[in-house]
Amino acid sequence: MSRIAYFGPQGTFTEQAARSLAGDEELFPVETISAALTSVRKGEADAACVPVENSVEGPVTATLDGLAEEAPLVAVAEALLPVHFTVLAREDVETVRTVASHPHALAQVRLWLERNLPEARPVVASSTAAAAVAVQRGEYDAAVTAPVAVEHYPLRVLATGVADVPDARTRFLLLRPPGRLPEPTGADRTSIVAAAANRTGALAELLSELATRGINLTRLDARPIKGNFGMYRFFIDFEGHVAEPRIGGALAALRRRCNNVRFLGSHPRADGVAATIEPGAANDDFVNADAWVDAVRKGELA
Ligand SMILES: O=C(O)C(=O)Cc1ccccc1
Repeated sequence: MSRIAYFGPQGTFTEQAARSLAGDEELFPVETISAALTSVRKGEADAACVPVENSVEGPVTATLDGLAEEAPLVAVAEALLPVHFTVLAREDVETVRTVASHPHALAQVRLWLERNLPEARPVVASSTAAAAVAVQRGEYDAAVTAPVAVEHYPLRVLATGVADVPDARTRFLLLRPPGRLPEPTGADRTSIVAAAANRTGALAELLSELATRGINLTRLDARPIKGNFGMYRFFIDFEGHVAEPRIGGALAALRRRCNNVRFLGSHPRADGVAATIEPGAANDDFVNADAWVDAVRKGELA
């Protein structure tokens, strides 16, 4: 049976996302995002489920860095979860002096904590569920967790539905070693990472290859290249699937300009939003235009 490693321990948002993406695969938790990616690279798991971005806090940097370095992995599916939190504690609210969670969770409940647990000191844990484990062990007083955590960790529920920003969402990826890609659906996302050269206009040139083909970006993040102060990698997500002529053409152009470009996958969007098609930038427009050039080359035009 195939196995999916997810960023755990049991009861994380990522477990929830992995369950929504899994078929009959067995799921198993690992302690860090990097361990989830490593378990696929080593063949201990067939796929990994990890968070990649959040509508309040932005990118999950451990995932981005982990995808840019070491053996390539490719995203084959994504899940989008609404994120609201449950606050769990060993004892009553009056006794809470420390509240632990994943940094993204703490950032999303900062106002709630100021208003409801003003005496409590926020403490960073590796995940929301790791914070619940630490509370059980008596290391901290309260944890900001995913709603499902309560099923795994028998703690007192201090609050549910906690979120400073009501419509917060986190996007998760299912990553596999390179192989057969998911079929295009018309509502797909393609991801790449590339290190633009350190010269005037280098990033603008990369982006212009997408813009001139009418390709709509959905995300752009810069991450430092470790050991190279001042140098950055750019993570670019855009609408469309590499199987489409316009996307294939854009990737070929990016590759021409930048030989370190890494393909990170083409897969259906969880929100089902169809690609924006600018006038003259539909796939048929690209196919017809290529056919016209072929005809010109063959002298077949009147
Ligand atoms: O710690 C978790 O539960 C995770 O899956 C990472 C995370 C943290 C905060 C919001 C969404 C995902």
